[in-house]
Amino acid sequence: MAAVEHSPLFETKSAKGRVFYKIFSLTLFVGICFIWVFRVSHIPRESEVGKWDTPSDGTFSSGNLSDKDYLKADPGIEPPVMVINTVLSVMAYEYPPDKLSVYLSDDAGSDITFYALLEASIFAKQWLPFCRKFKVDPTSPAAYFKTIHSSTHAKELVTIKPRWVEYQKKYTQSIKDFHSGIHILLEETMTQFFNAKDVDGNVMPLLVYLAREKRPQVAHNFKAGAMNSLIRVSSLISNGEIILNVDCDMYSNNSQSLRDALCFLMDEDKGHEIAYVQTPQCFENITKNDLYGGALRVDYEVEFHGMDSLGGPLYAGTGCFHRREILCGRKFSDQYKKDWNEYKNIGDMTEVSLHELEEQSKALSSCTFEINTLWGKEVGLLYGCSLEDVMTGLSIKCRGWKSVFYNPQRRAFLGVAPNTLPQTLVQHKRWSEGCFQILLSKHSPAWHAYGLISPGLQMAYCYYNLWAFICWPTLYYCVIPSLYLLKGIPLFPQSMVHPFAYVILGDSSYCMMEFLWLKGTVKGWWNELRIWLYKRTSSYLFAFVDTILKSFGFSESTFVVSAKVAEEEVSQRYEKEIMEFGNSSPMLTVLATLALLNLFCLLGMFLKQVFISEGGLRIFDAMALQVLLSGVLVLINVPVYQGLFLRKDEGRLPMSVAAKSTALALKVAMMNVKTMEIKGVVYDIKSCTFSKSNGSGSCTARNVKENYDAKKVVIEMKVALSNFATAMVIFSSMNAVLGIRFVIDRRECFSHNVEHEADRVHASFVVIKIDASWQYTDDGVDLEVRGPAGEPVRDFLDVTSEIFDFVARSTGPYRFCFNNRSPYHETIDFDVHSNHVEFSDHHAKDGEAYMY
Ligand SMILES: O=c1ccn([C@@H]2O[C@H](COP(=O)(O)OP(=O)(O)O[C@H]3O[C@H](CO)[C@@H](O)[C@H](O)[C@H]3O)[C@@H](O)[C@H]2O)c(=O)[nH]1
Ligand SMILES: [Mn+2]
Repeated sequence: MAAVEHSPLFETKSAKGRVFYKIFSLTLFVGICFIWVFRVSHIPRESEVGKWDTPSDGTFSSGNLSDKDYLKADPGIEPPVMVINTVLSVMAYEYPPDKLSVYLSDDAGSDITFYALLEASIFAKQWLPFCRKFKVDPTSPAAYFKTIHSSTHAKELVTIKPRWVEYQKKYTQSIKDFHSGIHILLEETMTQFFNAKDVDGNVMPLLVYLAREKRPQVAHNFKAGAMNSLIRVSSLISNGEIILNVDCDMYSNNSQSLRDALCFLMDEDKGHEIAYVQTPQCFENITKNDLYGGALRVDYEVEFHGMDSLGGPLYAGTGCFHRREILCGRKFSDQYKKDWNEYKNIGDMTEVSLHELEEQSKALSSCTFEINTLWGKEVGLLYGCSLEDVMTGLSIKCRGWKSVFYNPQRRAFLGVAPNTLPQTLVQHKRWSEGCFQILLSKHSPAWHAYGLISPGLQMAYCYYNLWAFICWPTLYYCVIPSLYLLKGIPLFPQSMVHPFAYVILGDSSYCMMEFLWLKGTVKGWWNELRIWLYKRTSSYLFAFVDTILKSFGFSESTFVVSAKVAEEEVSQRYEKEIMEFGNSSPMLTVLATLALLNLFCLLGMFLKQVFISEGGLRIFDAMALQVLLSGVLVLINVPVYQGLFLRKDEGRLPMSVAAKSTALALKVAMMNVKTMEIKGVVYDIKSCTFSKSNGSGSCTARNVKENYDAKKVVIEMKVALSNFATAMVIFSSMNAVLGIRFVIDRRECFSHNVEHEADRVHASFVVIKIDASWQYTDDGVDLEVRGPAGEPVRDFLDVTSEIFDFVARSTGPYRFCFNNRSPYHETIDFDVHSNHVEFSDHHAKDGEAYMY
């Protein structure tokens, strides 16, 4: 190998089209800045301003070294046969078997997994030679037999396949009692285990089963705890330099990938800087149009490559090759060079009494071993975060190391992605919660990592860390524009149509193109857009709230293990790409409520336009973007409406969710009408104080034209902060819309200054009879609206509420005078504001001008 050692073992190439990326992201950024100017207090929906450099990596030749594979399993939801496939697939790597050890961690231990592994070790004696002989790939028996024709290697297949089928049948049974302790296997007679041979007489990789001790009172730290137990136990037994960690729901799909990964770590020039090599997480059960966006296409095909050029990708928890020492806390030093010839020869250890080894290993894997040690704090995978992998990877980077993303043509590993909506949402909740915890932790990429990793990488980490936070802007855009649409208030100022449209349309068409480049389908993109929305409005929202609760000590960390088995019917629906709801989790209620709210607002707006408004469908002129946004939201939610009202199968949304969400959505939509009435701009209000903390303020109003006595009007805005929708309405109102409530005796006038010709003026009022419930009146008021020259614009007689708008034919103050006919004082909520419309044409009609 001497000649190979001094030539590079891998090269890094720059991606094509980076100039395009940069220009495009720059223009988007400028667009966003425009929006910011108007929406200072809101974070835009898409803070992603672009992609980074996108290099791609390729290896040249293979290394050769002692190393080992780790797997973990949880009995119950993770069926033994799946685990065994993982084990067998990595045992069959094209690699010297005497330098390979495979460890399986089983939380608390289960008899069935143990015996499944024991028998699998016997099956392996035939399977490994078979794989070697026919260069089998994938080396997971289940995956291989699924793809193979019975005519291929017919002779050998006749003996090996039925054994596998029988094995599979036996272990697809129910789980029995627990079993704990550590067992080192590979031979029925365990004493011979170090020298286990396959049917051809070749040495086999060492196989170790670790039942991790779990006690109710002792924190077992979920997957990070399992990994740390494995690190300790393996250091005692084989102590390989490289640790590969694979989740039990994945299998090796590329028997070369181990050698390739070593190329990065063994490279003479750069290898010593690299702490880990991450492969993408790919899945075998993704349907054609990827209903739940599980393929994580853009993440792995674009974003991770980009991070590669900034110091390396995240540690994604599976399919990752680590250096043992670095995982155990070693700091970076330039001098770090590894003597790759120095490794523990497992064969040498046969003299060690097996019993002794078992006893020592038991101590290392006991749940009390870590008490008062640095495990989980500085050594091994870090504890206390539901995304132990990302956090650990970040801390490695902060210690000065780099990482590499390796994305081979033939997928290195294939796994199982969640195949129902609730599972997808739960997984994303765990991820976004973990990401947010990292942001708030002492490893925060926002501040702790400053100076330790490159600013670009800091930004890249923050992009993930802020996932949970993104729920707020997303919820804002899902709720407020639709509510305002129902009310008839344009939210996107007309002058803003261009930057808004550019950012929204530019970003979504870019995302679609990117998705298609990555071999996705248009329907797949649409599905991903839906999941994008659902994650942000449910998983991220719950993650945000939970993280805050946890940081105040109100709730405990959990790790909800993703389910890996699905009922037959559920799988069938998944194949047909029918969305699976199937339970009544609060997350689904939130999704259904938002879906219905959008539907009600859009329908309400249409009905109002068609039947109530005199202007017909002219709302589309002023509120095109809002109508579009609501329309897209309604279209995207079609599967939810079907799940709520049309489907009969088990995967539909339960009745309870339908009832709750309908009631909630109706309430918010109705409440909107009332709260909106309270707010709105009264432009001639000269001085206003507005307290953001309690939502109340006072304004002094003066009628410009008629020099009325300055009149104090107190705005009472009772903000039900507990009510999300109200709170959001208030937030959104702060910069643009203020309302006025006043008490009228006989006559009260207000004026509103119109600055541009052809501006559309929106006004509404409602007569409220607060504190007067004992004195029944249903008297209305009269309202006369006059233009700047005193010309009549509108007249209403004896009405209790009204919403109307008109196009101003000239600039100047418009007057709104209320006359009270009843003998009592009346309380009136009134709002008026105008929108500037460009390129409009007007036709006079009854004192009112219409556009177009
Ligand atoms: O208490 C636990 C919890 C989990 N696991 C194992 O951890 C792995 C990952 O769990 P899974 O439920 O499959 O989670 P996913 O959401 O699929 O995992 C993704 O997200 C995790 C972090 O949240 C990463 O660690 C994983 O590598 C990544 O695949 C599985 O092999 C489990 O057996 C344990 O051993 N003990
Ligand atoms: Mn998983």
